[in-house]
Amino acid sequence: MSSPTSDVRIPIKRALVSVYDKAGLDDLVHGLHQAGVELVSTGGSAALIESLGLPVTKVEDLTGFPECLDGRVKTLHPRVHAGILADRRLESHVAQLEELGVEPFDLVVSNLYPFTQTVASGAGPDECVEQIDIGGPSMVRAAAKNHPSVAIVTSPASYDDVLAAVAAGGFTLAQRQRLAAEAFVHTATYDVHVASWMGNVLTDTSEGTGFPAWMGATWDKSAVLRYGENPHQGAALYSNGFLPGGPGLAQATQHHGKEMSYNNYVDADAARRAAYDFDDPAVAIIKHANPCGIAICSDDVPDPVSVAHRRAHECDPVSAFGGVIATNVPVSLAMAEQVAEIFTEVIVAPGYEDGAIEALQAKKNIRILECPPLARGGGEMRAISGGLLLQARDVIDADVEGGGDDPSAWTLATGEAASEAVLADLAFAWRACRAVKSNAILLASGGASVGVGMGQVNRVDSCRLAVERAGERAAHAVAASDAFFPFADGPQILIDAGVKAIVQPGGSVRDAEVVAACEAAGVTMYFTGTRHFFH
Ligand SMILES: NC(=O)c1ncn([C@@H]2O[C@H](COP(=O)(O)O)[C@@H](O)[C@H]2O)c1NC=O
Repeated sequence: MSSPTSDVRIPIKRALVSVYDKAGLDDLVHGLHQAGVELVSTGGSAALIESLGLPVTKVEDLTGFPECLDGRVKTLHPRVHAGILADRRLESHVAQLEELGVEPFDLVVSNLYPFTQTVASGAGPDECVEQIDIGGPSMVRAAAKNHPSVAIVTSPASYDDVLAAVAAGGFTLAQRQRLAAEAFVHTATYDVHVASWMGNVLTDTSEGTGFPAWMGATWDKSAVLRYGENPHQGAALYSNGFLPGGPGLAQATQHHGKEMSYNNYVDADAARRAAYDFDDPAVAIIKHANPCGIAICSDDVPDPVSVAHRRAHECDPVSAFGGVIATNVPVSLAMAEQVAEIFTEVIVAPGYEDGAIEALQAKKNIRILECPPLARGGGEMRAISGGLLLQARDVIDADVEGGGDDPSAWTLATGEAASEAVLADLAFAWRACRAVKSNAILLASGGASVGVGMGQVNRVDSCRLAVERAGERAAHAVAASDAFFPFADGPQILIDAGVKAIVQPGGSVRDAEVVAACEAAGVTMYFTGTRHFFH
C-alpha cells in the first residue's frame, strides 16, 4: 500500500450529507453543487437540498431500501458504508467496489442528534433514548477511520474550509487527518454524554453510594497559559464539556487586564469558593489559595459589597497587596473605586454595576472577570498519581449533621451563653474558617475576619499566627477552629490575646483540659460536632 504524502489532495466529486444541525447547510450545498459535486443525502437533509432546487440522490434510492423505524435505520447499509470505508489506496478495495457496483464517497458531512440538549430539556427516558444517534456515529467513525481516502466534516464551522478545499482540488492528507481527529472527538464526546446519562440517570451504577461505577469527562483546550505554577512549567486551561452546574471560572468573561495565569486561576477559584459560602453580600481576598480577608455585610446597609470589601481588606492589608478578590454579588462603583486604589491581580464577580468596570480599568493590569454564581454542593475532584479522588463538597447548611452553622444546634461546652451578636460572629467565623487551609484558626469581629492562621502543621502555631495578625483586634474577637484542639495550648493563646468566645468541633480526648482552660478564663466555648478540614 502506498502512503500518500501529507500534501496530496483527493478531489471531491461525491459527498454524503446527513446532518441534524442544518446551520450553514444551504451555502455549503450550493457551493458543492456549483463545484460539480454529486450530493447524496438522508431524509430531512435531502428535503432541504431539494427545497433549494438542487439535485440530490436520496439515500433510500441509493440503497434500494426505505428509511425505516422512525429514522432508526437510514444509512446503515453496505452501499453507504462500503462507499465510505473503501481504502482507495488498495487495488483490491477499488476492484471490489466495481464488482459490487458501489460508488465511493470523497466527503462525508454529518453531525449527530441533539442527545445532550434533549436530556437538558428534562425529557423522559424514551425521548432521550430516541436521540441516541446510531447511524450518524457509524458514518462519522467510518469516514474518520478511512481518512486516507475520505474527508469527514462534523462542524458547520468548517463549511468554508470545505468549499475552499473543493476549489483547491480537495483536502490534503494532513487536513483529512485533522478533520478525522475532530470527528472522533465529536463521537467520543457524544458517547461520554450518553454513557454518563445511562449510568447516572437511567440507572444508578453507584449502587446508592452517589459515586458511579464509571466517570467520563471531556476537556477542550481553551487557552495555552504563559506558564504554570512556575515559569519553567508549561500550562494550559481546559474547559469541561459537561458543565452540569452551568459555566464556571474556566468559562469566565474577561473584561480587562493581562492574560490570566495558572496561579490566578487557582486563587480565583479559591476566592469564589470562599465568597459563595455566604448568603449575605460577601467579599473574599485570597493569596496563594488562602484568605487574607473575608467579610460580609447585611443587605440592610447601603452599598453592602463595598463595606464588605473594605472590611475584608482591613483584615490584613499587607497580604492583600497583589491579592485575588471574589464577590458573590455584583461589584458596585464604590467598591471598584476602593479596589482601584490597591494593587490587585484579579477581581471576579457575577456582575459589575454601572461604571464599576471603568473605575477598575484605572489599573492597567488588573484582570476583571465576570462569571455566573457558584452553586454550593456537588462534587470535587483531585488528581493523584494513577487516579483521582472524588468527594462531595463540604457544605455547612443548617440541615447537615451536627447543625452546620446553626448555633442553636451547637453544644455550649463552657461559659455564658453568647449574646445574639456574638453568636452571629461565631457563626460567621465558623463558616469562614472553611476557606482556610491546614489548621485553620480564624478570628472575627462584626462579620469580618480580623486575623487568620493557616498553612501550619500544628494548630498552636496557627493560633499564634491568627492572634499576631489580629493584634489589638483579638481582644474584641471570637475565634473558630476548623478541627478540635488536641491540647489546651492553642486555646490558651487565644484566651491570652483576649478572645471572648470560641467555636470548634470538639471530640478530642483532651476536651476536658481545653474546656477547663476556657472555664478558668471565663471564655465561652461551643462544640459543633462537625469538622471542616480543607487541604
Ligand atoms: N439510523 C441511521 O441510519 C442514521 N443515519 C444518519 N442518521 C442521523 O440522521 C440525522 C440527519 O437526518 P435527516 O437528514 O433526516 O435530518 C443526522 O444527525 C445523522 O447522524 C441516522 N439516525 C440515527 O441513528
